[in-house]
Amino acid sequence: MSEITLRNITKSYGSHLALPSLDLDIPKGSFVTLLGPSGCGKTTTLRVIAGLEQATTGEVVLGGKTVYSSQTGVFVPPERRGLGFIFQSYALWPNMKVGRNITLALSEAKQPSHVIKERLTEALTKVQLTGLADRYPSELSGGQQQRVAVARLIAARNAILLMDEPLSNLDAKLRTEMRTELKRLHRELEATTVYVTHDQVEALTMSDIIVVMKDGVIQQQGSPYEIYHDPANLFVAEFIGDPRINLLDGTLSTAGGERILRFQDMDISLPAGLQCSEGPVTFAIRPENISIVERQGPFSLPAEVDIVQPTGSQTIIALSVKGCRITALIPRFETSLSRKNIWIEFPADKLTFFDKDSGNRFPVIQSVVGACHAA
Ligand SMILES: Nc1ncnc2c1ncn2[C@@H]1O[C@H](COP(=O)(O)OP(=O)(O)OP(=O)(O)O)[C@@H](O)[C@H]1O
Repeated sequence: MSEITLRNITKSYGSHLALPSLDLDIPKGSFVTLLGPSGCGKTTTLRVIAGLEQATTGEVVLGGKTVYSSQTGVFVPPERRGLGFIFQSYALWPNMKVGRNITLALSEAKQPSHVIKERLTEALTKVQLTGLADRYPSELSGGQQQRVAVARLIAARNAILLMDEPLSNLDAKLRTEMRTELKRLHRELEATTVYVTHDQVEALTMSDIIVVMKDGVIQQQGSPYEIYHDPANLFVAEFIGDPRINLLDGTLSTAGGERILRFQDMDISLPAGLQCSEGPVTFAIRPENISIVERQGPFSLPAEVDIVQPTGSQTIIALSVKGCRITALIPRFETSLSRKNIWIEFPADKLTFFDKDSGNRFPVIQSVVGACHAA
């Protein structure tokens, strides 16, 4: 069941059309991330859901209740939409102690004092800030302030949580910790969560559904697996994945009923079912699907190692294959390859194909694993 529905939402700022026409259904209890580059309309979408921004046209339905309709003139203000927020700046009241920051909304909603006390204790325990209720925000670290903002959400128990880049002010280590915390919070509260980020790692690690946006338009909506492994177009393929996916040029032909991809001096026999006509094509392969072999085999391409970057458990290797730059990612700490001539191999069933003009991915109707043949 959809907890948040956006129908034909448009949003203009003067002559700038930030959202040309957005339709989105967010299932109850899900963790949905709006992901995309700066200026693609993520925050605008979140603010339209919250009511902090009024859409130019369209309809917003939260929990079955219309909170905005340009047709009927309905506009429910943010404070009456039953939402919890966390923003980049945690928006804590500097003049109020931690406990008061967490319980302010509850006292304003005239909750009985024993309920307020219980919720405060529970929230402080969950974010591991027990004993700090009497401090002012300025007496806390950035990470602790972040936890106070999370505690405020826990105490309020809203059915819908909206988060706009809540981790972007934290250092890398704390950000990783807080990702785990927010995911745990979502599991415990079972609140429908809409999370805005331009950080693909946050999106991939935390979400049930990722919505990739560009220029106010949804490019793809799907599970992290679908977004990573079955990108709908070149934009999504390039935006997701670090190191970036390899985009290469080849030529497709058919021989004896078989689809053949010509790349450099190699003919690659493709799995059956690729819905793509003959001729030049852009194809993609993720760096981790490229293997490095030290001896030439029947299905290998000669490559020159350019730069080797070990990251700990993995190593990023920049290669050149006849002047064509390719990145490989191997699952070990590797330093011995510098400036060597090696061979690379990649499996045909890990390739994805894109229309050179539209950038859209060509579908594969059935999946039969192909093989590579040296020309
Ligand atoms: N108040 C405003 N007045 C004018 N233009 C605005 C306003 N708010 C946003 N915009 C424009 O609308 C577009 C979408 O902005 P939005 O903030 O939603 O993008 P975003 O994807 O959240 O970006 P970021 O990741 O940088 O926060 C941008 O082109 C932005 O410049």
